[in-house]
Amino acid sequence: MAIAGDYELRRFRPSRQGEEGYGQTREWIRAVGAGFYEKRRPEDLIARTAAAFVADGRELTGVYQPGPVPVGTFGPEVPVATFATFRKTLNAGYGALVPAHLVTAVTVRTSHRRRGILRRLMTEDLARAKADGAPIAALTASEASIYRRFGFGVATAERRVTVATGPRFKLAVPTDGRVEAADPGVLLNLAPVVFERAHRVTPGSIDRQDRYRHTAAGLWDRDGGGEDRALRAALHFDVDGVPDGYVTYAFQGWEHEPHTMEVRDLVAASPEAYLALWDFLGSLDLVRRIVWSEAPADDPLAWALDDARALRAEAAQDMLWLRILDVPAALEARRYGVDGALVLDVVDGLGMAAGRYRLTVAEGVANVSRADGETPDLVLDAAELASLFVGGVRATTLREAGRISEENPGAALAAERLFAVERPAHCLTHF
Ligand SMILES: CC(=O)SCCNC(=O)CCNC(=O)[C@H](O)C(C)(C)COP(=O)(O)OP(=O)(O)OC[C@H]1O[C@@H](n2cnc3c(N)ncnc32)[C@H](O)[C@@H]1OP(=O)(O)O
Repeated sequence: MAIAGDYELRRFRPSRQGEEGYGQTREWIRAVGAGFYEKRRPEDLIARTAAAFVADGRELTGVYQPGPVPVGTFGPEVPVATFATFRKTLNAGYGALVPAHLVTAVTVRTSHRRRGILRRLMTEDLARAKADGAPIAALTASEASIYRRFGFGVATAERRVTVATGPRFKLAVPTDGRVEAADPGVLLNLAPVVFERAHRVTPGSIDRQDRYRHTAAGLWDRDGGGEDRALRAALHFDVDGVPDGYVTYAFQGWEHEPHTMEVRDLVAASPEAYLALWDFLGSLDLVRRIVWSEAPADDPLAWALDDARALRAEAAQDMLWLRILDVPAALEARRYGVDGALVLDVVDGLGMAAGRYRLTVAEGVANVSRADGETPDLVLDAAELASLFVGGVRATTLREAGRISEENPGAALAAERLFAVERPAHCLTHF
């Protein structure tokens, strides 16, 4: 298929090393690494990455130069652009797991940028996903300025926290269960089990791709180079002795003052497990500071600490971006804590979600119908509807930001109540 600038677009399933098609997969993986300025991956890591892509059920798209290329540059077998998708569930509140179409590995080679390749890839892909019945698409972005034009809105945020430990660290509340240090290797099989429990009770959570269990187990370091020998782990066991949380962490070295431990991953299936794991981190000897880049924007730790100023946080940043592909399917797939009704006028530059809809919630279950002749309560872009979807952003905040237009006084507050979820929304899956 020709694409802007006379390129050829190929969609394919990844192959494992030794299987037919592996060469194409290998070049595609190398192109993604180049697009994100990663270190060149050794062959064995490319093979493991390919195997993880197969496990995820990914579909890969490459954009290729069809004709001869200048001598000495990458050959025509190396894609100038990459794009991948796979399906996972999104926790949309009150335990409702909604199938989500995940977009990832979007790169366009520098010398081929700003010719419309991304626009073509994204608009075609979203249309295919909608035709295939996916109610919602999701991504995590390298820059916050790219994806709103395609109808994506920020649904959850994360922030980097620095927590003073030693004598300043004291929880004002008791914890329960038990935390024990463990070999990270156990997480190769245990991390997905614990994550699944956490995923089911955390609005905004996206189920994880295969790579996560390898990094949790210390088998892939962050550069993807090999074993992560700095990694340590601890497990939380609930009162029945069942593991329901884990943390992986790495010491930053004696030369860093104050001595700092970096949390790499912290997954907890209950608020008790979350605080108990923090209590464990706070009690590590010889350490005066814990840092974590993926902490929830709305963090119970800040409220559980005796000295709340022991926690310092940077400004929250966008984390999960969602894109409503089918308004009735998406809104009916989630669950609601209160009943109510709203007429929403959805504006969508790509047309997919555009229209006027009546959302009626009874006993927590939504019914959505077209409301073409009715007066809307709220006028909003598809991106803002996506932002409201897992309750991670308040509708009144979006109204005050000028992003939602309230046609009926009080409608933004009504929407905020309707879309509220049972726990703070947070996504721990970067993809
Ligand atoms: C989900 C993920 O994988 S996030 C990772 C995204 N990838 C990266 O950050 C890697 C480095 N960057 C790149 O590879 C490329 O610059 C991309 C993929 C971001 C953009 O690809 P391009 O083919 O140049 O984009 P394209 O020409 O289709 O532009 C589409 C629109 O997005 C805009 N745009 C593209 N990149 C950016 C950007 N970084 N910031 C703001 N706007 C952007 C363009 O101006 C254009 O706007 P318009 O259609 O409204 O006029």
